[in-house]
Amino acid sequence: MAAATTAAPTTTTASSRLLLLPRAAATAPSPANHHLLSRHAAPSLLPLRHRAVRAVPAPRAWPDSVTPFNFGDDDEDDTGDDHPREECGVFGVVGDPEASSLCYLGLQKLQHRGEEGAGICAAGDDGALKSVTGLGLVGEVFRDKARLESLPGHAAIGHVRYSTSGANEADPKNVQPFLAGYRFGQLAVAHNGNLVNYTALRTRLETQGSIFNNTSDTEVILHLIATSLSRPLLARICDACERLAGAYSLLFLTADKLFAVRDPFGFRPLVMGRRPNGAVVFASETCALDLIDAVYEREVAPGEVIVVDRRDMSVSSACLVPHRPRKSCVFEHIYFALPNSIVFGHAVHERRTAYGRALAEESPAPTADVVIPVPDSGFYAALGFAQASGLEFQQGLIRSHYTGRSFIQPTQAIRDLAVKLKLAPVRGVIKGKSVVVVDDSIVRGTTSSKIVRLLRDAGAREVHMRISSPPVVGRCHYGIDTPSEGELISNKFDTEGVRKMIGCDSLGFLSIDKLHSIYGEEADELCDACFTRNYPVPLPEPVPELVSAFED
Ligand SMILES: O=P(O)(O)OC[C@H]1O[C@H](OP(=O)(O)OP(=O)(O)O)[C@H](O)[C@@H]1O
Ligand SMILES: NC(=O)CC[C@H](N)C(=O)O
Ligand code: SF4
Ligand SMILES: [Mg+2]
Repeated sequence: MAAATTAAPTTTTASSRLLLLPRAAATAPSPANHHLLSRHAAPSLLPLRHRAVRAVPAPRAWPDSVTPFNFGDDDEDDTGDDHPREECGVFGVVGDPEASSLCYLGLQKLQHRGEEGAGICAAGDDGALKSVTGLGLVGEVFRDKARLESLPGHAAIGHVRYSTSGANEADPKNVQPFLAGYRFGQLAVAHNGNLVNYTALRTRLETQGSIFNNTSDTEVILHLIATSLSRPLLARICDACERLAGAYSLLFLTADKLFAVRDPFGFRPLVMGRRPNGAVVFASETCALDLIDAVYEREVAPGEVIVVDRRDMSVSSACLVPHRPRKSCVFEHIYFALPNSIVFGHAVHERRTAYGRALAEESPAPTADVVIPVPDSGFYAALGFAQASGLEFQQGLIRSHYTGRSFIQPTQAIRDLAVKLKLAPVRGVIKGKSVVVVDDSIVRGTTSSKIVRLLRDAGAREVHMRISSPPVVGRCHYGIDTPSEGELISNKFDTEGVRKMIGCDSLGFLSIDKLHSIYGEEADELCDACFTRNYPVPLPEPVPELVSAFED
């Protein structure tokens, strides 16, 4: 099974209050500003278990910050109380009586983005937020239809998770959306991405008295909002986001509003669409919009907050923090997103086909008889390779769709078995042939070495491996759970060394220059740190241990 455990879902309820919002234009990032901010190797983030014995050197008050937009005079009532109306995937709907059911369907479409846990939080028409979260796949968490039925209302947000921070699939407390009650009512959050300054933020918050319920980086966002002195909620969200470093595509839900937020670099995707009945929909990928007949309107721009008020369905936009050079994750195009999605303004299948064509130019396989893809994510690159090289394209490996993505399985033992369970050779296509097998990436090398063995066992005369991305040498700190640098096979060996380890007759990667050439001027707008170690957001230094940390 893709997700090993399914625990009883957790249900949360409480009451909340209301805000009103101004309209402001979000400015598109200026291409002229695109540049790399830093270039250095990544230190590892502190393991969470060490956090208990670490403290920041001298806790001090944060300076007041100024958010770069103006509030209208109808932002918040004068009582100080909001009225009760308020490499993961996120999904949100506002203005549809079946919001939680649409969320359920949208999350099913985003299931490839996270298989460890899923949840939905809905805003009931009585102003109360309620959430159901649980370990496992979306269909497992909501197998009992009473769980969805317990989430009525016209607005909902949902999340599918695989962990990049905190405990892995075993901890149900880390499954989102998180729903919290604070002095202004209820607030739920769903987060795709990873915060690189989580440890420092959490240590500081704990030093100031915050109590945490789980070990996910996302929880600090709620604390930063709760402890912000700004008003209204939009300003508190902006306050909080100014303190975050790293990747975040966020959906917030209150009794009356849904806020969609994207970090200033735009690492993770987030799009907006609309259903024929006017409901506004947000999703990590457009494939989830298509399913529920929502028409794709646009991306949430990097550094933008879009606010939808479900009382009048007004849509407002504000600039979250000053724009940075855009750095969208190229790995979304290479592997993570579904090929039928539009991500960062590009059709994913079209990008992958272009990688395959470029790969055929750069690393042809002149002695080959047939090109076969490693399903599913290698499909379009293999097609492009076959088109450009004039070779026959065949389905030589059959994928079982009853297994999950091996890359995001948490342990090596399970990953090994998952590959074997997942792929089976078609002997008639392979036997006696010189085969070019095209995959999107090599990370640990688990998949490729097993595939080469499978193909040889099935009678392949020669096996030529072609990879439609450069060698992965850097760990991702922005929301994709790539392993530590020591586990990356291309960190241990050069291409010839990797070829020997995998056991193929030849091996070719798409070079970083060729990858950039596919994007032209847009290449500067991509994060490619896992291939180059050019990390757009520098990683914080480890927090030094203090004697005072041991006092308790
Ligand atoms: O070198 P490795 O550590 O084995 O990881 C790389 C493999 O993992 C991914 O596939 P995955 O099986 O996760 O998903 P997919 O079926 O969607 O391609 C990727 O497409 C490679 O095939
Ligand atoms: N892959 C992700 O986007 C994970 C989101 C969040 N950092 C978590 O660990 O739950
Ligand atoms: S490091 Fe790699 S996986 Fe992470 S955001 Fe950058 S390109 Fe994407
Ligand atoms: Mg794969």
